[in-house]
Amino acid sequence: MIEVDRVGRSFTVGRGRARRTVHAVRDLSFTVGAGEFVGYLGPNGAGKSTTIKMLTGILAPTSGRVRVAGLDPTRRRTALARRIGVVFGQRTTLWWDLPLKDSFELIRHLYKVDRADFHRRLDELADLLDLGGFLHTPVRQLSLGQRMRGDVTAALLHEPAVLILDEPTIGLDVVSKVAMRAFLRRLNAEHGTTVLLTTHDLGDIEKLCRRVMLIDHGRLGFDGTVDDLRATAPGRESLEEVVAHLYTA
Ligand SMILES: Nc1ncnc2c1ncn2[C@@H]1O[C@H](COP(=O)(O)OP(=O)(O)OP(=O)(O)O)[C@@H](O)[C@H]1O
Repeated sequence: MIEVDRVGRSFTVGRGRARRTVHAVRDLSFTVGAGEFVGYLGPNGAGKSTTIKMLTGILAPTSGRVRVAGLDPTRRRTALARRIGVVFGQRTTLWWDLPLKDSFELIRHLYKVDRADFHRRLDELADLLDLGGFLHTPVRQLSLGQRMRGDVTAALLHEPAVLILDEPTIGLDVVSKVAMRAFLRRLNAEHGTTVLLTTHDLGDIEKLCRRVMLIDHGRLGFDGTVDDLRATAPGRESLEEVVAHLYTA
């Protein structure tokens, strides 16, 4: 579903003598198969967002090859948008002044989702994510937890095969976090949706991911199961300590 083959992405920053090249991602290779639920970890500035931007066609790689659902994201961005869902926890894709339901209607038009399929899917998502109480509320009046549930719904209305989540539990209280995790686990188990999840919350990783990839300084530093990850630092009690050890190694 996701193929990343020797991918690099650099940026030129600064001017004149201060001009330099930042290698955000270097020689990165991995594949994610259909139905996998993979966590993508890394310290601040490691290259996670840059990777996600390349997977979704927002940024072109400087070198290497990316394929998502069989498509080149930068060349086939519109076709890809119909196959993938993306949630950026730190910002919304919803229309700020419109009631949530109207944002969903606009998305239905943009993605050309059949009306009956749309209503079936929205009913299912509204039920699972408990949207009933605020479907008619303007997005700007929603709490963060409500807005996040709205964004996740928006990303799934067209039933994408791949869901890419960039910090989907950031800022959520424990109740909302538990509910979001339960929903994502079910989505993956019942619909077979492939999920790539970026997070700084290791609870997300422990509760959801069978596989974890860790990126640091733009390179893949670890790729394995959560148990394999723990085994990299025996004797450390929490996953936080294990990961902190890897980040500073
Ligand atoms: N548009 C850009 N121009 C210049 N440098 C950039 C740009 N985007 C990212 N970078 C640099 O690339 C590196 C990787 O950034 P990226 O945003 O991918 O990290 P990240 O792992 O998502 O970090 P965080 O966890 O803090 O969100 C950083 O050094 C960052 O400053």
